[in-house]
Amino acid sequence: MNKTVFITATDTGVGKTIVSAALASILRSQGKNVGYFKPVETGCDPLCPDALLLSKITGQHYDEVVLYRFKEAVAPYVAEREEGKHIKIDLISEKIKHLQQIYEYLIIEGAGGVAVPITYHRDKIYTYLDLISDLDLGAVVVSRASLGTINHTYLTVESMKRRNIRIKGIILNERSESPSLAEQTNPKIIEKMTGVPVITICEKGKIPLLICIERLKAKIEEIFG
Ligand SMILES: Nc1ncnc2c1ncn2[C@@H]1O[C@H](COP(=O)(O)OP(=O)(O)OP(=O)(O)O)[C@@H](O)[C@H]1O
Ligand SMILES: C[C@H](N)[C@H](N)CCCCCC(=O)O
Ligand SMILES: [Mg+2]
Repeated sequence: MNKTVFITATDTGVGKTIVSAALASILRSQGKNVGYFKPVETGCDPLCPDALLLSKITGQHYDEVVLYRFKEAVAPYVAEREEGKHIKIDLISEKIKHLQQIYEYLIIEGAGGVAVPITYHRDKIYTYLDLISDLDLGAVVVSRASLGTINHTYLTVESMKRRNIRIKGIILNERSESPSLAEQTNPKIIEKMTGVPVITICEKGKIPLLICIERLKAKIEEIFG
């Protein structure tokens, strides 16, 4: 039985790739058969940084981990129009179903946040919310740990709940070494307001990230279950 998780975030640059890399490393170190997939990556000049990093971790071929690649660092829908290459949602779905058959664990990463437009599909602008909901995927939300995150996290979670998306939890990322008052109090307030558990808090920096990976080890089943 395949276990898939969709990694989304409150914004671009929040830490989806770092969290995907952490999960893939944990599963690889446990000898698990894990795959990663980024349906669309923009900002590939010429290579796609997320796909490159994750293909190195999982051992997958670069071509398998990213389906649509664009040079401009913009939303997929903007990139496809600029670069004249149409994104086919049916092909993304087929590819995901195929990867679910060959990997025991599958990590799928979005681009930016949930309302980012992917393409024009079936008479509307199709977003990551549509993709996660149509494929009935469970999701993890990566949020900033810092001031401003209550609003971003709440709005992200609300929009996912409206689509009946199963939210496995929230990961608060890049907390400061000496956490501010906001960083100290955000986790509890976010849990209270959203009703979604904070899976873990990752601090900023290389060594703190390794510690975060250690903590995530105990949460693998919660994330993929
Ligand atoms: N806890 C952390 N400590 C140090 N650096 C971090 C941490 N988390 C993320 N970063 C760095 O912040 C940057 C943005 O993170 P990341 O690439 O994971 O974001 P993303 O959500 O995947 O963005 P995108 O929407 O472009 O895919 C990267 O350079 C990453 O290495
Ligand atoms: C290029 C970048 N790293 C992301 N993958 C693309 C993020 C698009 C965000 C669009 C938006 O929310 O305004
Ligand atoms: Mg990324």
